[in-house]
Amino acid sequence: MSDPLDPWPAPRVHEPVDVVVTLPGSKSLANRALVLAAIADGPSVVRRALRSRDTLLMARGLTSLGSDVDTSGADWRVTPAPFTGDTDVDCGLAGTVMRFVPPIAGLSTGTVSFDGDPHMRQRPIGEVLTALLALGVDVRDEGRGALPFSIRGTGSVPGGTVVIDASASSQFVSALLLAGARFEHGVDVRHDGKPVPSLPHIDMTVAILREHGVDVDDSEANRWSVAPGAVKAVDHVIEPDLSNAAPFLALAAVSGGTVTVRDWPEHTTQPGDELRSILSLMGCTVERTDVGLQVTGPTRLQGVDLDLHDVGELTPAVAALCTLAEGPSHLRGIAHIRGHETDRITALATEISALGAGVVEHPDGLSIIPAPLRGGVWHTYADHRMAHAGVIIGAAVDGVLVEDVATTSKTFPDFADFWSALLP
Ligand SMILES: O=C(O)C1=C[C@@H](OP(=O)(O)O)[C@@H](O)[C@H](O)C1
Ligand SMILES: C=C(OP(=O)(O)O)C(=O)O
Repeated sequence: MSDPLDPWPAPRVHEPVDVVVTLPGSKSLANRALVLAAIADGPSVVRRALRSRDTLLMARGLTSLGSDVDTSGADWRVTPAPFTGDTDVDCGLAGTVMRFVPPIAGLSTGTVSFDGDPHMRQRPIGEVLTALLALGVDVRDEGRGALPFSIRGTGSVPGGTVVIDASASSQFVSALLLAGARFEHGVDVRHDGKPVPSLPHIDMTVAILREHGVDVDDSEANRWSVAPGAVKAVDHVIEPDLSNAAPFLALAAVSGGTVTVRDWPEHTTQPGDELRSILSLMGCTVERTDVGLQVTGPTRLQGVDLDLHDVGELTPAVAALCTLAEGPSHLRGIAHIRGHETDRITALATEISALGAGVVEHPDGLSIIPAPLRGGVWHTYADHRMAHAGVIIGAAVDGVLVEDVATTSKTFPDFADFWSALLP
């Protein structure tokens, strides 16, 4: 039976909001912490773990390899054990599961088969599979360089030096680095190709590896080298997801009100931290307070010209704000987001223009020319961040209906209820 609330009428905001929000944990930090916990030298705890589709898929994947991952409470206890036995891993639509789990599956003594949602078979992974073959892992992928594929583990991975083209996703590099210490010769990853996107996410990988006592050399551009050795068991407290803060801070921007995100970290590798400067450029007032990060919206939002290459996952929310701004905007450097949960450039261009704004789609970005907007169905293409973009526009425009808002469960539990409760 179809859900009578799909498409979901996005709540309108009629007056400036004034709210403080506590956001769930970061998907990127949680899934890195879980992978390292599973290959560590003892049990550990991932505190304030994010309970969402992507992290539960990761927990299930690691459990099926052989780890014990107890997800029953708010803090998840991981007890590593040798990876044995044949098993299947469901990647859903989680890039972190599809890219981070295969390299550690090489350490198994069984055959590990990977598949996921229909669109996951289109998302890029071939460079990781080719790299694993070169590092001594037996990979079977029907020659497509995509899901479905399987890894026939032998209990160890020789490792060594490998050259990849990581211009389609930083996760290719992160995946090899996360497993590398457990390879016999470690791993030395060199990138050859157009610039690697989302570099803060590689910095995040390097930082968490070092917290686990792993020796990583990232002193040279486009080269990362991980020495072989133990991965120390370390407890983590997961920071709030700063990329998922985007729709909430955007609510301050569109209503001219104030939103504070509690516990915004002082220092972080999360790319969402870049929202501080993006929102300032758009005319918001951004301050740190004792509580967290406080954003107050302007009377009029300004258009921006931004290269989002390093922070591509912020594009849908930023594009939504650009649609509501006073002047045109240009978002550049983001060809790689065509390989995200959907082709985000085409999806945004299609949905924004359907509501009446002018949009020019470029191979690596979008130009957005604001115009009076009308309501209509906002399609989300199974993409959580497309849903965020729809609710931001829907807060400012009558009659926006967000299709499949439940797709936000990829990284945020009960997003729609949480969002509705904030609007006065
Ligand atoms: O490593 C990670 O946790 C991520 C890296 C980035 O991927 P890309 O480099 O494919 O953009 C980012 O967009 C994604 O949301 C999360
Ligand atoms: C690109 C994203 O996710 P994934 O980890 O599935 O690549 C995202 O969350 O914006």
